[in-house]
Amino acid sequence: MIDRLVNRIKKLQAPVVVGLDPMLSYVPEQVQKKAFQEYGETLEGAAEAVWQFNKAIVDATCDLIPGVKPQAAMYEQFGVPGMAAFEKTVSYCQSKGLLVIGDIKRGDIGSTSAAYAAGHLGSVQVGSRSLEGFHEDFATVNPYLGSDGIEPFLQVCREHKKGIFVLVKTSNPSSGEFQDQLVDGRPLYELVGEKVASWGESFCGEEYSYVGAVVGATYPEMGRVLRKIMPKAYILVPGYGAQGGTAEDLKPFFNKDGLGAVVNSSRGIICAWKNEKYQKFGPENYADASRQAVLDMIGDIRSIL
Ligand SMILES: O=C(O)c1cc(=O)[nH]c(=O)n1[C@@H]1O[C@H](COP(=O)(O)O)[C@@H](O)[C@H]1O
Repeated sequence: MIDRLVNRIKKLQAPVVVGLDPMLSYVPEQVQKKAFQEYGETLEGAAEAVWQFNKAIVDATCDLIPGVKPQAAMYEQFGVPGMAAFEKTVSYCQSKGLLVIGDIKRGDIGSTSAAYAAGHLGSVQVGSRSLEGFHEDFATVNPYLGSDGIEPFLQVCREHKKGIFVLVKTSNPSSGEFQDQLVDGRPLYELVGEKVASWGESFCGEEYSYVGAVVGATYPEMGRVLRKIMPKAYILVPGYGAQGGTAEDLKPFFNKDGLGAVVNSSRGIICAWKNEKYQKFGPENYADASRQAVLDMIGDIRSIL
């Protein structure tokens, strides 16, 4: 999968994923209204609204981008119908040729991680049949339970040719509270970065490892150090746009050849129709506003590569 992702990034010259993170308040009123007419003001109605919202944005942007990153929490908030909308979104994106990074941030004791890995990246045995649950191409994982929480993901990635992005240094303001703590004089995120490099060593595609990392655009200097510590890891970089990360901040995450990082934007793209800059599109053309925001993001990133 990492090879497919890298090849699509190269082909489209667009190291970008769109974060499909729909809150109901991001969905224009006409879309909500239609869904509620059909399903009522219910969780089913909300899930239908976010699914229709996603679908239009995917249709409007899929020729420009290598992949998407749906955040599971945004769907879980709508309960069982929400998770059905999550799966429907994953399937639809894959049918359009997009790579899907399931932003699930899971990780647990080994036996529980094995179930997460099977459900999201692998398959479960049901009698004589091997069945897939959410079937994303990649998943984000939390390494803070240690290696035995990661191993089951590595195993499933090996068997099913999938990939993971391990949280190394997150974009949020308080990420330093634990992640920057010094251990033998070195910040914890650097030690996690070294682990990511070693987990990925025996696990490489053509140029990059199936084990990638998540490092926030809001910490470019740390990104520079981590880029060196994990030479084979693709870095998923959230924090551009809505969280304040700029194109200039993204520079240290990329290698000289313009590869090595893929940048996520969620609200910056899916809420573009609410942004003054894209006001001319109006709520009815929200997907066109998203397309323009993607084009602007790609142009912005190309300008620093
Ligand atoms: O794993 C992630 O994707 C992630 C890690 C991180 O450090 N920071 C971060 O913002 N994210 C996710 O990236 C997305 C950022 O959304 P926007 O700030 O709206 O672009 C959300 O889905 C976050 O959950």
